Amino acid sequence: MDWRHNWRRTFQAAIDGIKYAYTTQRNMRVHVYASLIVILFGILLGVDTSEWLWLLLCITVVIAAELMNTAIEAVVDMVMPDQHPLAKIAKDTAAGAVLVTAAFAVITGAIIFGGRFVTLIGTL
Ligand SMILES: Nc1ncnc2c1ncn2[C@@H]1O[C@H](COP(=O)(O)OP(=O)(O)OP(=O)(O)O)[C@@H](O)[C@H]1O
Repeated sequence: MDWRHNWRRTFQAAIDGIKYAYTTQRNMRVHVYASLIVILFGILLGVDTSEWLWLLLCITVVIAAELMNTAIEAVVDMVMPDQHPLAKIAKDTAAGAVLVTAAFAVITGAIIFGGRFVTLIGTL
């Protein structure tokens, strides 16, 4: 098997994982739609280069955390289909990681867009 075939398989597996998370996880879809709205506002309100970097960092971190959360949920469901306190800890902690990244994204968004929204509302 040459390296190109190997690389394509690895890439396809990653795309399959992202598709799985998007189609099965409501929160993943919420993150994707929220990201698209942020990008739209970024374009409309003319954010600068360093602000774009912060927004893209937030989007990446939240979506990556949701993907890891989905992976942890799948592993927990595979090894522990019954109720178990450690299964609860694993799922709740993974969900906590997503919450922390989402809070970071909301605060960053408020810092970047807050002043612009106030100015915009003031001009109406
Ligand atoms: N095997 C288990 N043992 C103990 N508690 C569990 C177990 N599976 C789930 N739970 C508890 O139920 C909650 C919801 O679990 P579920 O599998 O529905 O995942 P979820 O976090 O709701 O993810 P989703 O975004 O897919 O709805 C978990 O956060 C956890 O507190």
